Amino acid sequence: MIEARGLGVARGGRWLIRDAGLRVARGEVLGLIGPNGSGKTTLLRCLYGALAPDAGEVRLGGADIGALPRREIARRIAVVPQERPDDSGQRLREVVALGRLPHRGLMPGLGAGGAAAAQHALERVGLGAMAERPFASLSGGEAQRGLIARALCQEAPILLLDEPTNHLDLRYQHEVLGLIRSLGLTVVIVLHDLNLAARYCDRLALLDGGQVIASGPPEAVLTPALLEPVWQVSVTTLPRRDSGLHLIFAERPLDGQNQELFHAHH
Ligand SMILES: Nc1ncnc2c1ncn2[C@@H]1O[C@H](COP(=O)(O)OP(=O)(O)OP(=O)(O)O)[C@@H](O)[C@H]1O
Repeated sequence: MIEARGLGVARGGRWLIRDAGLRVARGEVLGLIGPNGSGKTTLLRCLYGALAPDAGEVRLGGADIGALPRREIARRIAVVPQERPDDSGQRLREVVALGRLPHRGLMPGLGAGGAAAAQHALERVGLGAMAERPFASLSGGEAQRGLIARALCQEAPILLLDEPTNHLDLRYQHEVLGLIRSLGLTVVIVLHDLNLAARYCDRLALLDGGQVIASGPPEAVLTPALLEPVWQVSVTTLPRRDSGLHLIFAERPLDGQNQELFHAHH
C-alpha cells in the first residue's frame, strides 16, 4: 500500500538516507527503529511527501507520491509529527478539527459532522473533557494525545507517527499504542523504546547510518547480534509470558546483577 524503493536523501554532500527500501502492507503496523541521527524522521518525511528524495521514489497505492496533489495525500495519510504546532491561541477542539481539512469542500465552516468527529477523536485518546482548553495550556503528554486525535479525525487509511510516546506516561504509552493497533490502519511508527516496538509492531525496520540494515518480525530484528553493534550496549532477550519478547539493556557485557535478573525470570 505504501512503498519506498531505493530512497536517497543527500544534504551537504552526505547521504542522510541511502538506498532505503520498505514496504508496508494494508493493515500492518511497521516500526521504524534506530539510534539518534540514523534517518528515521528523514525517511518518514519522504513517506508522506514532505521531503522529495534525491534518489528513488515513494509509491502510494501504486502512484508516485511526488506526482500526487497535497490534498489527495492528506486524504490518504495522516501524520503525527514530532514537533508541536505553532501556537495560534486555538482551543484543543479547533486543533483536532483541523484534521477534517482534507474532507472539507470549498465552503468554510466545520459543520456538525466535523465537530462530532473531533469530539469522538478526543474521547478516544482520553481528552474528551478538555476540548475547550487552549492548546498551549496542555501538558506535553496531553498535547501529544491531542495531535494523535487530530490524525484520527482525519480518517485516513494510513497513519504515520514520529515518536508518539515521547511525552506519554506509562499508562498512556500502552493505551495510545494499543489504540493505534486496534484501528486496523496501515501504520508506520518511529519508536525509541524497543520493548514497545516488540509489543505493538507487526514488523520492524532497523535503520543505521541512513540505511535499512534489517527488517522483519520483531523476533528476527530484536536480536543481540543486530542491536549490540548499533547501540553499543549489551542486550539480553527474554521470552514474555504472553508470547513475544522483552529486552534488557546494560552498559557493559552482562554483570552479576543482570545475570541475577535474567535468572529470576526463568
Ligand atoms: N537539512 C539537513 N541538513 C543537514 N543534515 C540534516 C538535515 N536534516 C537532518 N540532517 C541530519 O540527518 C541525520 C538524520 O536525521 P533524522 O532526524 O532523520 O534522524 P532520526 O533517526 O530521526 O534521529 P532522532 O532519533 O535523533 O530523532 C542526522 O545526522 C541529522 O543531523
